[in-house]
Amino acid sequence: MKGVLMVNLGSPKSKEPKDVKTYLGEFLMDERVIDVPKVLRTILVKGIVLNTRPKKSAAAYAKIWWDEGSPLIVLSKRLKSGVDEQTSVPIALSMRYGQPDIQSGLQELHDKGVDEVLLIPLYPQFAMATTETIMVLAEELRQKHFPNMSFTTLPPFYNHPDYTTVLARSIGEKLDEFDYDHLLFSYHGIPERHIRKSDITKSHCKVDGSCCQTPSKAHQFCYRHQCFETTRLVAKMLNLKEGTFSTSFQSRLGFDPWLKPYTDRTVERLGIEGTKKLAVVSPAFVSDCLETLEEINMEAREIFEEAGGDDFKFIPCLNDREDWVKTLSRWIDEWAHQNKKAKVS
Ligand SMILES: C=CC1=C(C)c2cc3[nH]c(cc4nc(cc5[nH]c(cc1n2)c(C)c5CCC(=O)O)C(CCC(=O)O)=C4C)c(C)c3C=C
Ligand SMILES: [Fe+2]
Ligand SMILES: [Fe+2]
Repeated sequence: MKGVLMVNLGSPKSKEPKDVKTYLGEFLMDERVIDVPKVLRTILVKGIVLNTRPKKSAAAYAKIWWDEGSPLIVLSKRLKSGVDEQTSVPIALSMRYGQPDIQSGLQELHDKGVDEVLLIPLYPQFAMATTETIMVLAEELRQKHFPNMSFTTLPPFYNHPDYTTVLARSIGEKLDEFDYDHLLFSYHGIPERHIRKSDITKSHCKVDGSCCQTPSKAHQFCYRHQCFETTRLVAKMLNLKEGTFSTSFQSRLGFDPWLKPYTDRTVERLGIEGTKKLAVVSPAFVSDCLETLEEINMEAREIFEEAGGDDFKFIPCLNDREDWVKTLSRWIDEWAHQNKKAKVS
């Protein structure tokens, strides 16, 4: 029998520093997130980051936490419920870090008699720190606990017309209410090193101005290319004029070079250079979370206003919008009603 496991990033159990510390410990000790040898990662994470970051992060979580819990988890659950109503295929929801974990999601499906699983990493663009780590952990758990299950993974949908249509519509609806000067597409950043590591050609990705525009099979796993493609396709659908939109990367951590341009500096520059009305969308996430509700809608807004901007419009993620729920449900039904691989790329 076929079933679906939707997987998002996950959040701490509560906004208290001790729970944030447990969550950050699991997240940052992932070798696909902090990708240095284990001894160095342990010193970095347990000896340095976990001594200071949990307090700072907990204060940020406290600003966005809802009565029902973490927005990311609540919104992921709403998305799952919406999809449940549209399809008869059994669906479970898991988080890569924290609860509900991937093992319990697979167990839930197993208990319903599912042995063919469509894994849906809830990320439009591929990254080692997101899609790949989900696939690797799910496969480890399969081999250990569910050897009779088989997996198919939904490919990154950054350029899928169904996805870009829904994203463009969600942005267009907000821009209709707001006479914007500039639309910023702000994606979560990753260290530049991750791009080179994921380059299957070992020579294409230079992380410069041109490699992501030059066709290459490396782009199947190039987060940077896929982010710029999402922007390009959506900008085309919305008929945006050159110079009225741009792409940037947020949430950098540590001292390594991360993908540029950085969102905070871009927002500040736009304000200083005279942009008065700025709209920001974050298409690396399908559910609103700390990175959109606090970092964009609070921090970036403040930076923009201090730099001379007047109006800042935060464009929410797709969350449980009806057209997004319908799109995901249709992809699931297409997969469930064919014999082989998911027909979604
Ligand atoms: C596209 C999605 C994401 C990528 C790529 C990603 C990479 C990445 N993140 C960190 C470090 C942190 N990220 C944090 C929060 C966070 N990250 C994502 C998504 C991606 N991360 C989401 C959805 C969230 C929010 C979770 C929530 O509960 O709402 C945090 C925790 C908050 C903080 O302290 O800032 C850290 C730390 C690294 C190092 C990385 C790539 C190497
Ligand atoms: Fe992150
Ligand atoms: Fe590239």
